[in-house]
Amino acid sequence: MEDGEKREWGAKAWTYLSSVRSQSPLIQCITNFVSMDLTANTLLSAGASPAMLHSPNESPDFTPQVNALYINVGTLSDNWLPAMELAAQLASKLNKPWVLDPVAAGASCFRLKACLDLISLKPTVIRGNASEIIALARASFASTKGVDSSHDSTDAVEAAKSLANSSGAVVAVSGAVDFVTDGNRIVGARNGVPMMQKITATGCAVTALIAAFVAIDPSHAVEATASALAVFGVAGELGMETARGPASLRTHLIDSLHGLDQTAVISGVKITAI
Ligand SMILES: Nc1ncnc2c1ncn2[C@@H]1O[C@H](COP(=O)(O)OP(=O)(O)OP(=O)(O)O)[C@@H](O)[C@H]1O
Ligand SMILES: Cc1ncsc1CCO
Ligand SMILES: [Mg+2]
Repeated sequence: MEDGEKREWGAKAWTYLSSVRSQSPLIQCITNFVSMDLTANTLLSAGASPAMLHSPNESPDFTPQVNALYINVGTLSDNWLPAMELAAQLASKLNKPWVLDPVAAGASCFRLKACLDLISLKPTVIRGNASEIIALARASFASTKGVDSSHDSTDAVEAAKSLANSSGAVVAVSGAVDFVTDGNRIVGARNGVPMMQKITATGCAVTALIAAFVAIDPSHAVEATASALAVFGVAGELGMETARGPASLRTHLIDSLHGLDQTAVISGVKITAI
């Protein structure tokens, strides 16, 4: 990796994290029951302000106040879907960035259709694991193991480009390398540790972090998305230095994210153009 490029991305990522800390963007999260705690704590430790408000009765009042909206279909049920669609419609109408996590998109017809309907409401960013992005790009069931991926992120790069082109969203695929594309250029972030997959909802949490970074700079969603993924990965790497397993990594990751300083971010971020 070219040193100048790496440092430039590191400096960019630090600027985003510093701005999240100073501006504390308000993020409306309509997310699954499993992820609510980790997602809210991830946003707080990064300096953002999470609010888990999902009722369609309050989105007309609340969504106009937020800096970004995050929608995650992890524990989707019939009555939550209209709430998600209403909030997404409001965000799009108000020109506010909104970010989709299409959890287990290929696991059922109901879920796939719900995700495709949400994508028609123009998310700014879609972040999923490889199997989710492949299922969406093909608009069909793909081999997936529920919420876990049965593909490597490198297997989903072409699918991510195609989904970005068809949807107009920036698309991110997480994995050993996190790829981010607008359909034209691709950047890769090589941070994180494999044990992050052994903590439920780390993917959900990093998608919320993407929403916070995109709230700072909606017109540069590729840069903001790659930076959020790399910063979360650096926090995981630092957390792993003292963790004894997934449970302590979860705690140490949140502590590390809260404590990240300029040197750790600039020297730790490994983003590069592909
Ligand atoms: N092999 C790996 N090496 C390093 N980091 C990884 C690896 N696999 C995943 N990660 C990191 O773990 C986080 C979660 O990514 P993952 O692909 O597991 O999401 P996910 O499947 O959507 O998770 P969940 O549904 O549990 O929220 C991301 O920050 C990603 O970069
Ligand atoms: C385990 C699980 N099931 C539905 S959502 C979720 C959290 C990780 O995606
Ligand atoms: Mg996921």
